[in-house]
Amino acid sequence: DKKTHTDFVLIGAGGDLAKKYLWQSMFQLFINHANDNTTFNFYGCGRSNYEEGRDLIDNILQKHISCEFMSYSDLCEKKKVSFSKIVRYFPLKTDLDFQNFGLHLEMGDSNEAVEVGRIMYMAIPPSAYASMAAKMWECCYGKAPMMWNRLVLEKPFGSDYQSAVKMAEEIAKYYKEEEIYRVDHYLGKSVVKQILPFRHANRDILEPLLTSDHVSRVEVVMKETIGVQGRIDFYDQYGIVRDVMQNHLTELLALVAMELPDEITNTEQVDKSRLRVLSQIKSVNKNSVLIGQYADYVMQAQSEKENVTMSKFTPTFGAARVEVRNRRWSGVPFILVSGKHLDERSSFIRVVFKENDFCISGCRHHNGSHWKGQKQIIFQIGHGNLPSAGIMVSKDLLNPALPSSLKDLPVTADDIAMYGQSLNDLTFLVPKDNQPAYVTVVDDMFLGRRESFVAKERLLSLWRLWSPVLNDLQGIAPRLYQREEDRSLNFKLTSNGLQYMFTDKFNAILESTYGQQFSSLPASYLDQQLVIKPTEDILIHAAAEYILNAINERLKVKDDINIAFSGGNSPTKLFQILVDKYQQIPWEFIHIWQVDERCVSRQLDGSNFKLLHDHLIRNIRVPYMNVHPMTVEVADRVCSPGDRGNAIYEEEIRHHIPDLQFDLILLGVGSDGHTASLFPGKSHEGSSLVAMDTVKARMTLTLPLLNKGKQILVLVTGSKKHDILMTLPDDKKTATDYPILGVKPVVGNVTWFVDYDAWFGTR
Ligand SMILES: O=C1O[C@H](COP(=O)(O)O)[C@@H](O)[C@H](O)[C@H]1O
Repeated sequence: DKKTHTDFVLIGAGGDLAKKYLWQSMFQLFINHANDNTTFNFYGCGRSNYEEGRDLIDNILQKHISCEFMSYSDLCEKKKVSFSKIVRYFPLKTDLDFQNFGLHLEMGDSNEAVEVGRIMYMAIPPSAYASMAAKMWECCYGKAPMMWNRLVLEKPFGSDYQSAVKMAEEIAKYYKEEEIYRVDHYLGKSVVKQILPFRHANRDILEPLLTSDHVSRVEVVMKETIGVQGRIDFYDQYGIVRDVMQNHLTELLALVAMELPDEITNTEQVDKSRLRVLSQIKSVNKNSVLIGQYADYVMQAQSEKENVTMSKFTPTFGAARVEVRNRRWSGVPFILVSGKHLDERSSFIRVVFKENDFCISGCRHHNGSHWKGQKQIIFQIGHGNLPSAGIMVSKDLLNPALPSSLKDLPVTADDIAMYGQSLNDLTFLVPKDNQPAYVTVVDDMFLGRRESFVAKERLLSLWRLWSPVLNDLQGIAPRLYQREEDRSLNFKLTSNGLQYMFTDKFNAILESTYGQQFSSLPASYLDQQLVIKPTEDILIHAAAEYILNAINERLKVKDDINIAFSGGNSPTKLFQILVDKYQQIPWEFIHIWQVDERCVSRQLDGSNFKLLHDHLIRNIRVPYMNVHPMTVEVADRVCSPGDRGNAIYEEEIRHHIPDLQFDLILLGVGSDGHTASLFPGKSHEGSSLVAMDTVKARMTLTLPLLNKGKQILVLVTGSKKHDILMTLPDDKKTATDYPILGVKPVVGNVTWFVDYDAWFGTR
């Protein structure tokens, strides 16, 4: 019956984390706990002034708090109204702001509640933690008897052992360790919460099995499909090892590897056991770590920051082999893997058991099929293809007992294979309480469940483990990978570490052909944009994607679009992909033009239009009137000067495109530096838009017209183009020497699409 009141202060109230997770979690805290005896005030704080802050809060209440996931949505809507009444914004910029806020909280303290608590949640950059902790302590620390204070911090807590110690010391000047709640939201994931209860419920059978006699390896994996676009600056400072391996993955490892304390609800016992196992982990070294970086990373970095010199060293993928040196685990590899921009989103811990048993008779599987012998326990933490996060146990291994917090989810699915086993052969247990991690984290901080947070000693122990290898990895270029070619990251365990496998075609080509050079790719060429992809196939897919985006963007501002295509081998492949994979392109709004043409009849091989027609036009729904073949053939004659075919094409262009701006132009470059049908050795200045080259027997758009283009794409593939790519960046050469150098649009831009063969040349 005790009356309690809590002030929940969210500093950084308009940040990403707050919008995505924290406000919703605070709302759920209110729903779960608020009543006549338990009251709350919620404060959003930030550097915006009062009016802006108030708008921000209104916006958050409208857009970022949802009843969608709650079964009792009517009630939820009412609660939302009550919640909005106790949410307020306070600016925290000047000293006066802090004083005012402190006074406001103090006035509230005199209410009749017996216990008053303050949660100060710092959803701000870690560099501001120490100074903000000092200010919050000065203005807003609740000093009255019976009051409690909690300072909540989000990782990263430092970037290595030294900086973590420093940060801890600075904050300790103001807040006692038991008042500091360091969030690792993975500890709030519903399945992670069930690891100890599951082990405890099956203690008698399972604990003897969790040893090096029976376990072949333990995998701790967190794969994501998203990249880090938008937060490259943060990632350049931290990288995947600091971002998730040092914290989330190692915490998960500890929960599986620690000795199970007698009482799993005894925080002290649990902490002690966790710390002990961490101290038994052999510190990670360079041989046992692999790093990778997704291939577009540096290009993304270039669009977000000025200096990208260090970006090429930032790992977005990491794999580590970790050893726990104690009697239970000696010799069992723990494999930690995490990466961005991978093929799937999934996180799990998988304990794979050894195949030590030999069956002589009665070797039948429970459902009559032959005994398969696969034995594993999988803690599927999130995002897999499963109906729910949960714990899966091979039926051949054990018939698990259920703690009260888990329930059995009967699934029958012959055709769904998980980790090499049919779902039918796995018992699937799901948490009864499956709420989002941050909801649990916020609930736990309110209830003072410190075991869900990272205590200082454990934090330092985690850094002690990872700091040495972070030093060793400095300056090592990570292996580049593509999402499309994720096999390039496959690795194997060696006697003392990990090694990438090179059996995969993609990597075999890269390694044998280019050695390690492919680790560092520039993002611009001739001061124009550059996209480099490992194979012609991948490159052309990227170009197709680029074209689709360009079309969609242009259609937002105009009704029809003009594209000029070159002929040749690579464009032909591009046409094929546009037809097969990009059926959504609205061809009815697109006019198709030619960049150049040979003086041959349209029906004959060698005609660019024939290529364009056979590979693109006849396979898409483009209106006949939208197709503009180059007029090399007039009155059954080909390129007869008297027919003025080039002037006719120019008129047609002027008529359809009064501003003369093609929306998209696809060019190539010859090994002599020609582009379109503009060849070296001639000046290409002049005023005509379409020219006839009688010597070469070609018709072509000219530089003045090409340079009015909005987006120009230069496609370069194959090792024969390597030399010219290396030659072009020469200040002394001009468009007369190499006509491609004359492609410099007045207002548009050029993007080079180059494959590895062209970029590196084949050795
Ligand atoms: O802490 C982090 O975790 C997220 C992934 O969290 P999840 O709950 O969506 O699995 C990750 O994207 C981020 O880089 C990292 O800082």
